[in-house]
Amino acid sequence: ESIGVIGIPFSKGQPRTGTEFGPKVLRLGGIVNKLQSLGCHVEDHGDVEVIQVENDDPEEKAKNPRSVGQTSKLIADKVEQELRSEDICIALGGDHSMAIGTIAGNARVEPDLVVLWIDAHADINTPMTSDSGNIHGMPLAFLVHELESYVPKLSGFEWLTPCIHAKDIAYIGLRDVDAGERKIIEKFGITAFSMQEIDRYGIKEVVERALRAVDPEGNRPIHLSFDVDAMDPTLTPSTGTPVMGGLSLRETYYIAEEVARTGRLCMIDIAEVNPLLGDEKEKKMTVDLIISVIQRFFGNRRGG
Ligand SMILES: N[C@](CCCC[B-](O)(O)O)(CCN1CCCCC1)C(=O)O
Ligand SMILES: [Mn+2]
Ligand SMILES: [Mn+2]
Ligand SMILES: [Mn+2]
Repeated sequence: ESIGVIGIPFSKGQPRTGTEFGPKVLRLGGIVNKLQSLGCHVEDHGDVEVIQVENDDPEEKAKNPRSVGQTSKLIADKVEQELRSEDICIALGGDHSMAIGTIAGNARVEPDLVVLWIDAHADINTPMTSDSGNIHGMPLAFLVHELESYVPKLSGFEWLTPCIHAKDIAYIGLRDVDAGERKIIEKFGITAFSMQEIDRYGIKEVVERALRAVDPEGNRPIHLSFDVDAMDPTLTPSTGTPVMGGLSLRETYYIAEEVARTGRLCMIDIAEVNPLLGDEKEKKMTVDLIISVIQRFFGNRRGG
């Protein structure tokens, strides 16, 4: 299959400088040629233009709404364009607000897509339920039909309409979910496998149940949004909101290999890499392990 890589050097969905350098360090880590060496046809389509609006005052407590909203529109347009020419797109972020644009853009091409959200966090706060006002903790709230009446139309978001249903989402890796998010997950019956379920059932069972829940017929395109903080912080320390007790390398490889096996993966987000956090060794480990995970989505199987 043909793979298109785009960079999203963006950080305004959260307060810590550094996620704007995520695309750069993943490219320097060799992501493109490591995928080409697997026999994939990979093309790097450069970076999305990011918008930094002056005096971007908070709205409904959400921070940098205009910068995030206007950048998300450019992301959606770029992803839509990519997916009309490539089989698969990998978006290198950037903070997780990037998923507003990547999912909106993907849904224009694949309206029947399902979302696997691999993350320590649920990222489904509304501006009102958020305790931080950081939009990287809200992306799914802007995308889900069932939440439309709960989410105010922020400046910069005029272009966006919800494009997925709550039942189209499955979480894997949760271990830091806010009270408001818990209520939303329960109210709308969103499929959610926390680290506790992974310990109880094992990763094989969790992946099977997650896929069966969102795509019982096994025929829907998969958008996989990977927050590197889903992995244990001993593996990916260079990220802004680390939470102990995360996915092992083997569990993460297993998720990638099983999703690859469906043959229905259409888009991957790689979110929340922050190379300014941690020392050189931690940065290198974070980047190298993420690249090794990405390779597992594209046929690099442990069994050869
Ligand atoms: N839920 C949080 C974290 C969001 C992380 C975004 B991700 O997954 O893209 O990295 C946490 C809010 N809050 C922080 C202080 C302690 C209680 C939880 C929020 O800010 O909304
Ligand atoms: Mn997270
Ligand atoms: Mn719909
Ligand atoms: Mn996230």
